[in-house]
Amino acid sequence: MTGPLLQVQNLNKAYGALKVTQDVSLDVHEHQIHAIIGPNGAGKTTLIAQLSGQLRPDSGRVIYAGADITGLDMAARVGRGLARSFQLTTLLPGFSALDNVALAVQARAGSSFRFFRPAAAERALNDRAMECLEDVGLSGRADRLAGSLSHGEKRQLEMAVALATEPRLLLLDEPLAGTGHEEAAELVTLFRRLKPRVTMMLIEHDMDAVFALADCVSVLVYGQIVASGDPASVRADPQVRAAYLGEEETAPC
Ligand SMILES: Nc1ncnc2c1ncn2[C@@H]1O[C@H](COP(=O)(O)OP(=O)(O)OP(=O)(O)O)[C@@H](O)[C@H]1O
Repeated sequence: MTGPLLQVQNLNKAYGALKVTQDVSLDVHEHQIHAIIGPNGAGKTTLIAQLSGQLRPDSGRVIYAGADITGLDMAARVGRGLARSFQLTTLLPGFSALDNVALAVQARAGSSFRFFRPAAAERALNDRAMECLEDVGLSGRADRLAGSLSHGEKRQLEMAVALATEPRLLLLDEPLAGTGHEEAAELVTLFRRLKPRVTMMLIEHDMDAVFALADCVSVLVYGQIVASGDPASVRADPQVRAAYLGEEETAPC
């Protein structure tokens, strides 16, 4: 495939009179990290929800891997490799880290493990889950209850759960929220390491992380893309500085 992995075309969504997505068009290219930034309430989460299939747009199209997926629900999109990272609340705190990932492996695999005897199926599931934990640097915590992990480790576990769905494009909504400096740096390293395998679209308020990670940055203000391009050009855009980055010193969000 030579074109963009994801093409968002003229997307619109309103809640009554409030237009939260206004004629949004953007492309996400394979093996890149595309960040969406913008002030609180700009419509970033609503946009991601429309891309994941959680929310239907009022109009416009979502083209993924060359196919129009606008009408597909979330499960069908996950089946095609377009997944939204799970929120902390979807981790099962009373289950081990390994079990949390194994459940996602099983959900992704559907009936593919039916040819195994039960014990072998469980081993195959756990082996695949362990690979995902290794991918995110959490294999040493496999037996720990998810609820007992640190905040940063829970974020890593979310990523392992997301990876278990074998995504080609991962939608990440504020993955660094609530993390400390060191945890954030570890997650930034993890995203950079995963980039050759998984394309990512990232909503993030941590501007250091955004400008360290992103190949492309789109700026959303009142539901509209006001700038899109490489980080240096977006950072230098006067409209962006006025609408968003300039606010940072006085009103971080
Ligand atoms: N279900 C809903 N019904 C009505 N209004 C909504 C609904 N969901 C979101 N909104 C409004 O839509 C606007 C965009 O919200 P959204 O959460 O997408 O913004 P955001 O850019 O992700 O904000 P933040 O950075 O604070 O997370 C906000 O004004 C919000 O109050």
